[in-house]
Amino acid sequence: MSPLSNPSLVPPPDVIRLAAEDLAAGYGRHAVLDGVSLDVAAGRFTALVGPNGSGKSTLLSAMSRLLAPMRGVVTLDGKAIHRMPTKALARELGILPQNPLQPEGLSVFDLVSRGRYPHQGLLRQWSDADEAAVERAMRLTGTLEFARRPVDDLSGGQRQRCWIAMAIAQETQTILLDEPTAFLDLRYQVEILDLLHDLTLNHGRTIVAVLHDLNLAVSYADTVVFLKDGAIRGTASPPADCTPALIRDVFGIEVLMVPHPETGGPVFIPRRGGDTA
Ligand SMILES: Nc1ncnc2c1ncn2[C@@H]1O[C@H](COP(=O)(O)OP(=O)(O)OP(=O)(O)O)[C@@H](O)[C@H]1O
Repeated sequence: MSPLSNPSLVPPPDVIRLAAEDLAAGYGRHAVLDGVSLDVAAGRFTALVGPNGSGKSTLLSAMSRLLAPMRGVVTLDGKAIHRMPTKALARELGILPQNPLQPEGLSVFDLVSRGRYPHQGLLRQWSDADEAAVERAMRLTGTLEFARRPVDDLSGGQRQRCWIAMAIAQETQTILLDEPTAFLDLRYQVEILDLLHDLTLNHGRTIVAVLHDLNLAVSYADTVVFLKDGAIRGTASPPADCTPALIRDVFGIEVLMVPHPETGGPVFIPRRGGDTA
């Protein structure tokens, strides 16, 4: 059993390992985010939601070091991630970007195996532990059956699951995912969200995911962070605290809030013609 598979390692709810403080980040000279501060609860599932162009991917990129901050700092266990050695960071924090670059002709097994790269070095070559981690990740994501097929031959949803498998094979404590359910049919949306939820609840992993489906975000996450115009406009923790007023403010639409028939949690139904803009 890997140490991360030990439920006793699930951290208490108030532990913060990953945090952004007064973050400004963007492209060229244009700051998309300005003054964003976010504490990510360790061992919990945080969803980032917000309209197109609100800065969700930019925040995820800055929090994973794909993007250098213009101001402010992102810390992991108190250390500025932009000053950590690349491999050391990659053993702690994994990122699945929105449009990952895919090398041509790679098999699914080879792609998922790349998740093990941070664990290798001159003195530490491919091992049984790597093989087992890859196989476990493929089994969890339902990609084992494609193992020998070229990634290019798969459908968008199948490919998405392979990328998620790669992120899981990396076995980092923290995993950031940009729209992990994009391209997935309903069954796999639910399976992948169940899996991410299980990784937090039973294996102590910290998950931060950009999600577009507000109702899935509210029903799966422990915390939902609302972004608009590059700033955090609200945080619902627990997500049941989410209100139609917050949704109106962030998305500019009117919604009805009804109780979920099984859980009693909120379900939001957009009103037809309910655009408030
Ligand atoms: N590589 C880039 N170069 C220049 N501007 C960019 C780049 N990527 C994003 N932007 C701009 O930054 C802003 C925020 O984009 P971002 O992708 O972070 O939003 P998002 O909330 O993730 O959107 P979506 O829901 O559409 O994925 C947008 O105005 C976008 O045009």
